[in-house]
Amino acid sequence: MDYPGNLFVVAAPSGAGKSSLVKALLELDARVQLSVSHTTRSPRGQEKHGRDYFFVSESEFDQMVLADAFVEWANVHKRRYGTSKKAIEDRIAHGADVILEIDWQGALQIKRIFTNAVLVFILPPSWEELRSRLERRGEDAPDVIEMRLENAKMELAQAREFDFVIINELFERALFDLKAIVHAQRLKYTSQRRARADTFQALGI
Ligand SMILES: Nc1ncnc2c1ncn2[C@@H]1O[C@H](COP(=O)(O)OP(=O)(O)OP(=O)(O)O)[C@@H](O)[C@H]1O
Ligand SMILES: Nc1nc2c(ncn2[C@@H]2O[C@H](COP(=O)(O)O)[C@@H](O)[C@H]2O)c(=O)[nH]1
Repeated sequence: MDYPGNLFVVAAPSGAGKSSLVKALLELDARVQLSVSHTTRSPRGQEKHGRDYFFVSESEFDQMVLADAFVEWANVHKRRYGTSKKAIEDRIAHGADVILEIDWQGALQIKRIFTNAVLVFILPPSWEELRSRLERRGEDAPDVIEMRLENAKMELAQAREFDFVIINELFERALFDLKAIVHAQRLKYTSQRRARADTFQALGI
């Protein structure tokens, strides 16, 4: 499907820094809007319903699945997470650029539907740093941190399926790379659409 807006998908193992990078990008670039996901997990820290996630019960999530309200959803770290059609379709149809912070399973589902979507995978510089970021963040219980690190092994193996891989060692460097990917995609599609409109006009179609 082709829409006037661009779709960016950022995935990473828990703690690699994708939320921090996406938040910084949103502060710098008013044309990018965040897709807010639904999840069955509980809020942590300062998270707010409707801003960070729509926190829903298992039965509410089931109802949304039955109503075909999700463009993708997946089981991640023993909870369910999904992107509603409402979170993205109207916005990209009206020319907004939308960014999704989701796991690799959701990213690959999105690519199958929106073939122009740009998939970005964020890598931590090392296993030690990944663990220490999760511990320093201090928002997950120790057993949850262990499960997320265990799951990260399989998640990292998916990085090769993505269009771009960014190593988040120095935060500013990683943010620069993410901004460059967004700008490059805009340039590519703007010029493609212009060329297509010119050709349609020249051919009188
Ligand atoms: N380049 C970096 N150097 C050092 N610390 C970082 C860097 N990037 C992010 N962090 C810190 O690492 C922790 C994890 O980052 P963040 O919450 O953004 O990860 P995440 O990938 O979104 O994780 P999750 O999937 O669990 O939400 C945060 O405390 C954040 O401030
Ligand atoms: N497939 C989807 N994955 C999602 C979505 N929203 C978030 N996520 C991913 O889940 C894990 C855990 O997130 P956390 O906030 O509990 O730390 C992480 O990899 C997110 O990217 C979604 O809508 N679909």
